[in-house]
Amino acid sequence: MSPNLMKEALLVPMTPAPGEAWPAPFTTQPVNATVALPGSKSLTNRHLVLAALSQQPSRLSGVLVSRDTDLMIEALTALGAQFTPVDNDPTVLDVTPISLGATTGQITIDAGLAGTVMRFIPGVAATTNATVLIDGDEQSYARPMGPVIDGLLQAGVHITAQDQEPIGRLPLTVHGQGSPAGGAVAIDSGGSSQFVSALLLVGATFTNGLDIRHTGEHTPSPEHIDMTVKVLEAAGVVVHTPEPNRWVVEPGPITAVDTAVEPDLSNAGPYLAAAVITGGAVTVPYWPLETTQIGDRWRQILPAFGATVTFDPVPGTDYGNLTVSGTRTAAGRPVLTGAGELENLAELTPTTAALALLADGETRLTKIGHLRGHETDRLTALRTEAQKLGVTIDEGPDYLTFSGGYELHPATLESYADHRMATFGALIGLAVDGTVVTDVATTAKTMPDFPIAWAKLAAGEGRIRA
Ligand SMILES: O=C(O)C1=C[C@@H](OP(=O)(O)O)[C@@H](O)[C@H](O)C1
Ligand SMILES: C=C(OP(=O)(O)O)C(=O)O
Repeated sequence: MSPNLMKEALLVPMTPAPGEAWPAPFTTQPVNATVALPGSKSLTNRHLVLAALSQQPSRLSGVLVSRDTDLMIEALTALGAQFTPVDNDPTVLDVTPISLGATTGQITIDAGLAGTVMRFIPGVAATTNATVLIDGDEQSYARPMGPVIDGLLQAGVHITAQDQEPIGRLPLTVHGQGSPAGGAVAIDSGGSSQFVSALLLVGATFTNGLDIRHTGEHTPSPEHIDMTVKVLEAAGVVVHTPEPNRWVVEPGPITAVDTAVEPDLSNAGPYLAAAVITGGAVTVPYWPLETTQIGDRWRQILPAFGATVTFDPVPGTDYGNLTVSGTRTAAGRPVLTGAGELENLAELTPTTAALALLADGETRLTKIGHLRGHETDRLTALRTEAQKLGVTIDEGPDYLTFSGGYELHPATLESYADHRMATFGALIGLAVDGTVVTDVATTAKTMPDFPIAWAKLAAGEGRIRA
């Protein structure tokens, strides 16, 4: 290799190995970039499930390639579906659906740490005639599963736990007996919207459909339930919502639809937040004009920290360019105000917490208690990592309060096998020189190229493929 090529090779950012400590890129310069995001995790995994349960083949494009979506593809393949990349492109898949009831035998499925896989797959397994063991990472055993199992039991599905344990966590075994009876089920979905989504997705394949009632007071991540209803309706499934917290899914065929998956607007968050933190500007292209993704809320959240958001629709399309610009003093110092109270931010919380730690004023994040059942207990994780940065934030049962105006010290920040805690660390590192993230490779859960894309952003590259 010539000396020049060798020098260039040394400058190409590498993805650290799992568990490898990562010195987070730091910059004093405003970032200015256009960042193209890969497909949405939540939409990809819903479309994969519906394509696998539908009656005809279909083609999905813009599919996210990541650990959570790979696990979903592997699970549905084990249950009898086929996914074939078109022209060797893993983001475009031809799907041959499961022949309902034809799958038999003993099957083992790895759900990893993916909420969508561990909650959505039991219902799909119930429609087969196979015995399906669903297991996951050790950390997945802490994530609540009870209401989705309970809902399926009420619908006539046979599910057992291992070793006489109470059924409420992974691992578990679904004893498929063809189409379950279905009917009326009542569950408390306060721990995760995915419990309702899981039942909604399979309801049409049950003999009597499903009449789902959420009995709890709080519905977390309601956008994700709306997303499920919308993708079902696009696949010809009839869903009635006769009253709040009740969804009636009529039995009937799921129609295959060729679908282009929207970019992941939740994962746009760290990049847009980087513009706010550095007083720069980041544009995300292909931002949908209309969407059920919770990440669309960045348009309200980031201005609460003092950013400006502009949206330029692309004529003749159903998308546009979303640009977030940070605010700077005349001397060029980035300015972040506190955001006041923001509620029900769900998966947007860790990124917003990074902004709150860097902001001048107070931010209160409320109605986020169920994040204790996410990849890790995110409330405790955020308080613990803030402590390492030298500040005390107030952690309540379902809220976090940041008084703002902190002086942060560099620290080694733990990732907790949580992609969003890793990106939280990267955001802090952009502003606090010397920050290290313990396991940035865990971002592969939904964004395998994050470490490289982030290094390019911090280095001032203008066009980035995230
Ligand atoms: O259905 C989905 O795709 C998701 C629902 C939400 O779960 P919760 O309701 O548990 O927050 C969200 O946080 C998660 O990242 C993805
Ligand atoms: C909670 C999340 O993921 P999961 O789909 O595993 O629940 C998340 O992505 O923030």
